[in-house]
Amino acid sequence: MTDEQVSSPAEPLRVGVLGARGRMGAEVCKAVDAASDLELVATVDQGDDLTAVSDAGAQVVVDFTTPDVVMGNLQWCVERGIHAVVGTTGFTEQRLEQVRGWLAAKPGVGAVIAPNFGIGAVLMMQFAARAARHFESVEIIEQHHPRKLDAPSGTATHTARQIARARAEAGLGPVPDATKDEVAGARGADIDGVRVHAVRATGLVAHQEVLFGTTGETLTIRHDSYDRVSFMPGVLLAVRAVPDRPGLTLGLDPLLG
Ligand SMILES: NC(=O)C1=CN([C@@H]2O[C@H](COP(=O)(O)OP(=O)(O)OC[C@H]3O[C@@H](n4cnc5c(N)ncnc54)[C@H](O)[C@@H]3O)[C@@H](O)[C@H]2O)C=CC1
Ligand SMILES: O=C(O)C1=N[C@H](C(=O)O)C[C@H](O)C1
Repeated sequence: MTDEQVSSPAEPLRVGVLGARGRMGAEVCKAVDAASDLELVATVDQGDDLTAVSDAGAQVVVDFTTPDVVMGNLQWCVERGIHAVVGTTGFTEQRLEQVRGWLAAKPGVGAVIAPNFGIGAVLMMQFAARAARHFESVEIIEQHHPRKLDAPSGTATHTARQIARARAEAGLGPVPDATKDEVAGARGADIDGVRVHAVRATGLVAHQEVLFGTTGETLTIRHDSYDRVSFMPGVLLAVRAVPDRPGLTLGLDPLLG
């Protein structure tokens, strides 16, 4: 074997981006373009033909679109043997079951679906789940830019479910709350017994606070994404990992080690 053969780099992984003209999609295109081990081969947005992805031989697709189109996109990719990295929100347990079904019919194909690709946000959710068993009270306050289509955020929903599971495992009862809503919504949404408040304001990007309380003390765990570049290390991590992870990977946690 010659020196040239030893040092020749592997072929770049071919990546397609769905929602490419959106806030996140545009950032993903830049990040993929800048990575020497990845090649941006297809960019698709509303009105474009998805076949651009298969025609270009994309091996991995990244989807940052909307909750109403993401399932169709994902099914289309999986059926064609294209791995998927999905940041789009709206994944209920029922939707995840559907995705597991598509993947089971296509062994070897992988999908990573994560409510938040920010490393700090993933840690915030882990820390919150860890703290949950020690506090009788908990509320989540998520804050986003006003062009966000959904509320509460996928991150807040995921955090609430994780906290609820940790509380149940620890044998904690309902969060104490004697308040009667004088105005509907005043106490926020109830997700598995955890109150979630959604704030929308110009100037914000993506922020979340988890407020815990017990006798004589509170604990606040907060994460802030000030710029969408904050999501890119997590997205690229998932893009590189997904070809070796057949089936469904939920959240970034298993990839972080
Ligand atoms: N998991 C994570 O870390 C993050 C997730 N998100 C989620 O990602 C999604 C997108 O967020 P943004 O980029 O802020 O929204 P956006 O509205 O800026 O972008 C969505 C894009 O999808 C396009 N689109 C709509 N239908 C399409 C279709 N059928 N095929 C291809 N493209 C289509 C739209 O034209 C738009 O350009 C949301 O669900 C948001 O909550 C956002 C930030 C981080
Ligand atoms: O729409 C957004 O901006 C974001 N969406 C995701 C969510 O709903 O949790 C992730 C992050 O909060 C930004």
